[in-house]
Amino acid sequence: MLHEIYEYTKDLTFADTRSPEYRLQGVILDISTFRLFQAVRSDKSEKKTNRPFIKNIIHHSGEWDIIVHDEFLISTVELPQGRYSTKKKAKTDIQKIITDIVDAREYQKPVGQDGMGEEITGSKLKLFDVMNALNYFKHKDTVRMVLKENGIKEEALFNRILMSFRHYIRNNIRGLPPDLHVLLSDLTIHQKGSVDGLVPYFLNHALEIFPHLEFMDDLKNTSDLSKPANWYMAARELNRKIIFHAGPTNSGKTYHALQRFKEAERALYCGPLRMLAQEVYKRTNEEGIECDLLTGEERLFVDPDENPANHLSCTVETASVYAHYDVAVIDEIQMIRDSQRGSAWTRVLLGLCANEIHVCGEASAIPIVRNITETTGDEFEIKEYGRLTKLEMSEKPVESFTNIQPGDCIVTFSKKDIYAVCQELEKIGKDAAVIYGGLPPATKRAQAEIFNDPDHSCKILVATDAIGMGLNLNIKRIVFYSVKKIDIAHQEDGSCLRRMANISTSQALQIAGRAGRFGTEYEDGEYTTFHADDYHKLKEILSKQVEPLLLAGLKPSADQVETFSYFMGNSSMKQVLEVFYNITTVDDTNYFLCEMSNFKALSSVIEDVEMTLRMKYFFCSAPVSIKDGAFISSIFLMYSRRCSKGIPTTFDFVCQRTGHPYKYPESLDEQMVLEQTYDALDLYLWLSYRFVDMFPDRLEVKLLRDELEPVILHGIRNLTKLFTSTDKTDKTDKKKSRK
Ligand SMILES: Nc1ncnc2c1ncn2[C@@H]1O[C@H](COP(=O)(O)OP(=O)(O)OP(=O)(O)O)[C@@H](O)[C@H]1O
Ligand SMILES: [Mg+2]
Repeated sequence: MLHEIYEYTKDLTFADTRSPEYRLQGVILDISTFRLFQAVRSDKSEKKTNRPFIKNIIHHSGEWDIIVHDEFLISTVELPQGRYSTKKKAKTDIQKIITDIVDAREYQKPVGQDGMGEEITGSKLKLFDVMNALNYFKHKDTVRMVLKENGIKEEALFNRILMSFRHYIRNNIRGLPPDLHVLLSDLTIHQKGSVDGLVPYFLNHALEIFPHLEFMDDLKNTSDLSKPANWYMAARELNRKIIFHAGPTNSGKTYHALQRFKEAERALYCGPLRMLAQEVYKRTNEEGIECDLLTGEERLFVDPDENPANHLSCTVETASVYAHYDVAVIDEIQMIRDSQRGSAWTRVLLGLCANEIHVCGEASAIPIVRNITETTGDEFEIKEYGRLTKLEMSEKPVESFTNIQPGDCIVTFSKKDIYAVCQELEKIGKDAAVIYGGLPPATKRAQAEIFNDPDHSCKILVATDAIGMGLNLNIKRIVFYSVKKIDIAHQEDGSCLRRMANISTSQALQIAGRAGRFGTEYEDGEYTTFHADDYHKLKEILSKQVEPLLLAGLKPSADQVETFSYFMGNSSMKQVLEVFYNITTVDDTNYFLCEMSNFKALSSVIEDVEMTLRMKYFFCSAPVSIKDGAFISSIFLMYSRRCSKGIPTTFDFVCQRTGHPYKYPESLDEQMVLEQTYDALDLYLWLSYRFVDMFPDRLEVKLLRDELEPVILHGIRNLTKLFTSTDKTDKTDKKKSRK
């Protein structure tokens, strides 16, 4: 297997982030540890360096992650799904896994027995002899046999318990319980009895320090995720019909599903993004059909008394699996394979109580949806669509910003590139609208409207792949500024996982498909690359077939984690999840376990906050990403601390902590903080629906958020100025530090 990984990793290219002008070529020197790489600089100096790149290689859900030292970026290798599953090993070794992960509890010595044993027997124990007896105990076959029968099978586990047992006896030689004192004095002073008599004491000690040993079967049963279809009994009682609307981008999949949504008496739309849920909400109401909106942060009712309308547009995560609908739409179903959010699509696919479920997405997701419907017994039908408008690759790459034309959307995969592109465009007097993931939905919408407005002078869009799903924009041509995507994830151990990989065929198709949308100004779309050397790479990426999706994401529910944690004794959320993930049983012909890396990172932030595990689970499910910055992490911690102590977080407190009144940003850093402030206000709203008393000022905070949106938009419209002022400050700082 090592050789296979070697084959996939040997040609990776790395970038030294401290000096990005250099490219480094990595060569694995020692494939048994993967720790040593040789890097050759491909700049003019051609110097060699032997700095080790790799901290660790871990694998999960059938893929390998290569964790590098912080200063490097690295490509991720996508090995074929499911080939390197760890599950088999985990299943056979539950006890070892738990014991490796869980810390032993401190043994609580029974009180008030000091000296009683000596009084009864009239003799003092000699430490040396007692330790010898324990050595004999350690090596005696019958002892080991009885312990195995009692569940202590693992050598490592036995040794850890023995170490603690010895430690306890050594430190309490004068104060052991009388019966144990009698037994040890018989063994060591009177040379009678057998060390086998120590077994019950040893077992008691084991259960004290590893309480989970008593519940091995329960742990195994509660971590069993092998039949997720059975979690949703209400849905199983219905005769559901699943209609899969399959086709390329811009083929009218969502349009047709929404036709049924609108016709139905009671209907639900589940979208992948807040923006899309809002768009459906808006359009449905505009057509005279009353429709409510539900997202994690927002609940809008058409009825002023908040009686629910018959139509609801929501984000996938917020959809109810209890309410009954005639028709439900699940959009962008290919997201079911997403390593972080996939489980949300699996949940609605398995659990929605609707007679007719319209599933829209790439044809590549047909196999997994079909397979899942076989396990649920639902009826399954496919409707296929062709693209409504023409979409072609341009004959050549763009190469120069002067060749950028009205209707172009330049797609980058990093904010850094967004700034760089905007600056270049400004130099030649071209105004651009900007959209990236971290922006508030309203800001994204405002930017999209500016770009879509035929009367506005801004005719160019610079965006990250945040525009990749479902949006209808007036794009004539998509220009890929790069075909590699950098992804930075923070691991629970605090290390940084940096990945740089070619975008997948599916991603490239989704993005390219934004050009030439039906019903927009430019019906015939084009796509190309900016850089000449990416042109053929993109061609190659798009020439590949999208691999069929065979696995759907799965995640344990709060109930499952809570029950599981009960059997784990006083373990931390991190340990509970780690053990759960290692011993869980999943039907790996249809499912994989989602990563929950953000969840775990959030749980590390609030590890020391005292709250019930269920509360922690809820907090950690919050849609905030702490990789976005320290400010949002500290707010997250502050909200959770106050909530755990029962202190309400008020509007005034939020104003004070978020620096209200908000000022227009003067640098990129200030812009970033404003974006994180927006996330902090969003988080407040999200929490306010669950902990009403602890976050009581929802309406006021919502107004605060509305106030912040134009401030962020102002920053975005002046991005180049911010970039220039940040650049100047950096240079002045550098000059000062040189002096
Ligand atoms: N039959 C139709 N009549 C009128 N408008 C249509 C029709 N089909 C699609 N459209 C419009 O064309 C645009 C693209 O359709 P839609 O969003 O449904 O495509 P899609 O296949 O879901 O694309 P994506 O994969 O990007 O989500 C939308 O603005 C939609 O309203
Ligand atoms: Mg769609």
